[in-house]
Amino acid sequence: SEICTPYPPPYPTSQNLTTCLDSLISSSTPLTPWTHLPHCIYADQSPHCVYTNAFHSISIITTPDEASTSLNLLSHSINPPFFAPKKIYPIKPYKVVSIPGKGKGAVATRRIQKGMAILVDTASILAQAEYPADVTREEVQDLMGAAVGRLRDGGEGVRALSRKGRSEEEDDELEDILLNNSFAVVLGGKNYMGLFVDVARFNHDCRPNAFIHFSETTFAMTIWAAKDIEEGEEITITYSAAGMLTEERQQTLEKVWGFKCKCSLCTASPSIQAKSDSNRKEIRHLQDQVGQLAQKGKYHEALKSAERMFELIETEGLTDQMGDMYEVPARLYYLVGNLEKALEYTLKVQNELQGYGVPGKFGMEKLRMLDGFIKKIERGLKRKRKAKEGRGKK
Ligand SMILES: C[S@@+](CC[C@H](N)C(=O)[O-])C[C@H]1O[C@@H](n2cnc3c(N)ncnc32)[C@H](O)[C@@H]1O
Repeated sequence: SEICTPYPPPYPTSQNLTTCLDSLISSSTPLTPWTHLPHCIYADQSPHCVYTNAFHSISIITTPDEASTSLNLLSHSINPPFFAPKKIYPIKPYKVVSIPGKGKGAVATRRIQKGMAILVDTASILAQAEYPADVTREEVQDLMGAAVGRLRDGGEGVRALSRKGRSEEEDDELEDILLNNSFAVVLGGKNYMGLFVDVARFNHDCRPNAFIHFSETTFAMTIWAAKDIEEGEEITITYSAAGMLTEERQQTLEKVWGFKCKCSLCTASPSIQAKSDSNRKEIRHLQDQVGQLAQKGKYHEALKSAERMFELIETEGLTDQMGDMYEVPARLYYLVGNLEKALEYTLKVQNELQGYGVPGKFGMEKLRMLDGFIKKIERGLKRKRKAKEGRGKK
């Protein structure tokens, strides 16, 4: 059968392997990193196939071109040295429990510090988000069935996830589960739907205390604490674009995800919602202002606006990939000669980037560039110290 029985950890014995995988593969096809023959449908001459690596328990639905180029990373990328967030607790810091009005959700089982990784979850399914017009819904469902069935547990983990629960006859069970639990990710410049079995238990909040980050290098989604989270508190992420205002956010969640949001902000009083909307409008305004002021050479004013923006971003729980955000003030502080602050912010950028694990080619280049900038600031600081000492002696 094409469906693998679960492998005993860490890896199957060769006996198990050959009974489980398509026999052809091991003999002739150069198929690394895939463990099964691709399962394909043919749209106009451009096939879409399921590629599975059963060892890593991941199935990817994509075109042969994509599988052979951008996804070829898989053979070496999921090995532990490649994804090593430094700031992760040795024991899972949350449990999944029932949350009134939201189904299940994740609750902290200890105090979680801001900046710590809560969870690193490698994708089970990555499915291209768009198909050519002549691909039927049944064909996509067929691909999804193969993708899920070839996972190491035969798809049990995926099938246990929550459903939207619309009418039984209308919906394909797997399609429903995938739509209700997948997150949009970008891989090789293309849009994919990513299903991460553990991440799928985290509910949405319009003012979340954690945020997600997907790594193209490891195919893993990491959940980071954006604030200190107390034991017993629900850990939440955001499903909607960060900057939206209350009404727009609620409509989008209902349209795209199909649920009425019952998060802390959506159930708060109108005055709290109005304050949040006004904060978010100000963030948008400040974002533009920082750029404009910096362009005009008004660095001190740009920095004042940037600091105010960070404050509001933190209040609204919109922290996301802080590393990127800190780059502008790092440069501005350098330009105004505040090297201590420039170093502090540059180290924050570096720390965030390193924390995500090896962040692909682009990230590596950025790390090298940051390294150069840090050395430059440190040389400047040394000169400053020497000059001060010189003045002291006189
Ligand atoms: C990715 S799942 C999250 C985990 C899910 N609650 C469970 O039981 O497994 C997404 C679904 O959770 C529910 N959900 C998530 N956030 C919610 C919120 N803020 N308000 C109400 N329901 C929510 C919705 O039913 C949504 O379709």
